[in-house]
Amino acid sequence: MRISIVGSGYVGTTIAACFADVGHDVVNIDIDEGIVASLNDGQSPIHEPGLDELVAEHAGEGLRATTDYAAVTDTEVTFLALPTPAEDGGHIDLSVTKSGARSLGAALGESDTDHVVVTKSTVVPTTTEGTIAPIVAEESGMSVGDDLHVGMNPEFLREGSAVSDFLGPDKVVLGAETDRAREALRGVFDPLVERASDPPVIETGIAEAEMIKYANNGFLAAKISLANDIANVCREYDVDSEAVLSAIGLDHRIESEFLGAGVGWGGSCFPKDVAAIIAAARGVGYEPMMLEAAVEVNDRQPVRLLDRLREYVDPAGARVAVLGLAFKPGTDDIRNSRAIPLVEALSEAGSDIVGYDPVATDNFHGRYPDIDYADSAAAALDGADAALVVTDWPEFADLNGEFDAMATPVVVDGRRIVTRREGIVYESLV
Ligand SMILES: NC(=O)C1=CN([C@@H]2O[C@H](COP(=O)(O)OP(=O)(O)OC[C@H]3O[C@@H](n4cnc5c(N)ncnc54)[C@H](O)[C@@H]3O)[C@@H](O)[C@H]2O)C=CC1
Ligand SMILES: O=C(O)[C@H]1O[C@H](OP(=O)(O)OP(=O)(O)OC[C@H]2O[C@@H](n3ccc(=O)[nH]c3=O)[C@H](O)[C@@H]2O)[C@H](O)[C@@H](O)[C@@H]1O
Repeated sequence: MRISIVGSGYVGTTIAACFADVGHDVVNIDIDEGIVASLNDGQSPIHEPGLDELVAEHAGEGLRATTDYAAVTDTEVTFLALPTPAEDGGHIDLSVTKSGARSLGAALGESDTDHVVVTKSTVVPTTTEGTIAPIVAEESGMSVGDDLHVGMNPEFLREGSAVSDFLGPDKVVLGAETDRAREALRGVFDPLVERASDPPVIETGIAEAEMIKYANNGFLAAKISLANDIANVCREYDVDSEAVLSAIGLDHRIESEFLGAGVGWGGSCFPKDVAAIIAAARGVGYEPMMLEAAVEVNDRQPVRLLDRLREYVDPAGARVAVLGLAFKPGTDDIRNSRAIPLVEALSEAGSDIVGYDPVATDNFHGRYPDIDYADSAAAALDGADAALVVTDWPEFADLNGEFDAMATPVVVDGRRIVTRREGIVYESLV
């Protein structure tokens, strides 16, 4: 099928390259000329395992990019993969989505064939039908349900494994209200579903599809927070939380993934999506207490980590090594990294901070230019009065003799990744 994808960031680029790989003819539309040039040169504008190879293979053939929305008129279906950040107060900020919908509508107005517009972005229930569809219809002069059809297809890929998550999904959710939109979505996903050995395909309504995405992220974030709550109780009783959580994870009703207790969840999606659905729920008169508690527990974990530190070292004037700046291992993304509240609190307390991350240092430096950075964990630990472990990079599990160069070998581990050993004062958050 001929497909256009508006927005070529993490999601847009990944799905464009993967759709091309399953045999579709894909065009990516982005306002960023650098991104467009990079894609047309066969280079992925973002770093994801396997993506460079797919873009290199399909660029110029099944995959091309442009800044010109007119390209949508050569396609049957358009996916909107535009950012939906949180405003102050948590509400979803739809300004970019609305602007993309206006440009899309204006371009479709020049076409005399019908078109299917699918929301790929994470949006609160009713956004697709209540906000996006009316804008596209008004700008194009088309009529919803007649020559303009809309759908919603939430995305569940994770950064760091975007390609394999997209090509091997646990489920595919197709939200539509008309046969035309449902058939178009089936046509897009059939080859992928076949290649992925038939994962469940959920055909549902548009608002249900929108809500499934928030329910998915909200549940996972709350699951981690519940694991953290339980681990905090364990710690007060001097009970090994890892033994407890791995045991409960064996119950198939609980499942072991996303029970990793520690300094909490960050990233570009859990924080903004949980905030957005809380704000949306309040807007319709419901107080979502479990989701609010999930945020509260998450916000408290970095504070608890600093409390542990203070048991051994006064942060004022102390040299503190912060090991791990990315929001999770395997990425250079620092958005809502747990290192952010920690570095801010340490700065306020007057610490002399040295940060280290295998790949995210440049990004962190862009935001916090005034702290020191080291190019290895060993260099960060050299002369430090304490170390905080914030991201579970596998290389931190191998640290050993490097602790001997610390001024005082106090290690406060927010991810339970460092091995306890003689000669260091080891404190685990959970
Ligand atoms: N990043 C992730 O892992 C996941 C993200 N999502 C959701 O997908 C959506 C997109 O997220 P990302 O891909 O991470 O965003 P992103 O910020 O990486 O990419 C957005 C792209 O849109 C482009 N853009 C901005 N305004 C535009 C316009 N008017 N016309 C055309 N292009 C425009 C930007 O230049 C950028 O390349 C969000 O709703 C997000 O919540 C869903 C699942 C996973
Ligand atoms: O909507 C999105 O954008 C995506 O958000 C998450 O993906 P991502 O943010 O890339 O990363 P995750 O691997 O889910 O990790 C999120 C945060 O939770 C933390 N985490 C994860 C697992 C765990 O057991 N414990 C824990 O603290 C990680 O360190 C990280 O800070 C979801 O896992 C994806 O399904 C979803 O599509």
